[in-house]
Amino acid sequence: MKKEADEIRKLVHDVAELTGKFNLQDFIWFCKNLDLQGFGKRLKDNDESSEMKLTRENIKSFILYEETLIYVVHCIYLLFSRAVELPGKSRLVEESDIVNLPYLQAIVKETLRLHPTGPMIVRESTENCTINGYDIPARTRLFVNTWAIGRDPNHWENPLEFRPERFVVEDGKSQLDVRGQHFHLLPFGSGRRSCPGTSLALNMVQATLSAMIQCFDWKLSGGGVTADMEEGPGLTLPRAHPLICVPVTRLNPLPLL
Ligand code: HEM
Repeated sequence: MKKEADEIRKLVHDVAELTGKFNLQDFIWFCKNLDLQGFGKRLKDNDESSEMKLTRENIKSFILYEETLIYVVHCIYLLFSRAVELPGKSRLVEESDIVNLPYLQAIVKETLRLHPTGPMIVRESTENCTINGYDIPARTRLFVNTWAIGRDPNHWENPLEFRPERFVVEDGKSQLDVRGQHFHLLPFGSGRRSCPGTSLALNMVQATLSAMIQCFDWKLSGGGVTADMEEGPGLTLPRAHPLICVPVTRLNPLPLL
């Protein structure tokens, strides 16, 4: 069981890493049939060594694992620098409570701004067009760098600082949305091809994160207070160094509401 889990984890990780690589074959026509960087071979090797029967549980993990979990881990990293105080009476948080937790929603948005797990969106023009004065011929592949957009100093004050407060406005509700309507925050893309898993991912991350904060006091292994935020390569921008932290059970769960 452990061996299978490790194989699946490695497979998902390798596929995310390889699909995020710059592949000469995709861009230089005469390299089309050459596997100069060996990416094709690596994918093929994975394919051949991974003949396994997938269960319903495996498929659920595939769907939810990579991006959503990487994102939860980013949130936890960032929370090490922040005390989360949420007022109210004592009971375990439920999914329906999230709407009344503006600071939690703000943490989630701020994490997506700084560390979008899909840092590049790709589009191909169907016809010649001009955008912002740039002439774009038909069938040109365009990359939208959502990672850089989230850190653009023209839109964000002190863009490199983790400040969830920027998403909390006076009435306690955050106005800036992450669903593709505000073009300086596009972690789930925009338009017809935007992420269909947005609601599921947000619900899961917020519910998981609130339960993790409410029930455990998280300590960094080794006793440090700040985590290394360096990002690693790959389509889903994982951490460069794994997060090793220790959950300490709270005797009385933190009041969230
Ligand atoms: C934090 C979690 C997630 C993030 C940040 C994320 C982000 C993205 C981004 C940026 C895109 C490209 C959008 C575009 O091109 O405009 C995308 C596409 C997609 N996502 Fe997600 N995603 C997440 C979770 C999920 C989950 C949980 C699912 C499935 C249950 C999912 C399914 C998909 C699919 C199927 C597409 C391709 C849509 C298409 O090409 O039409 N995503 N996602």
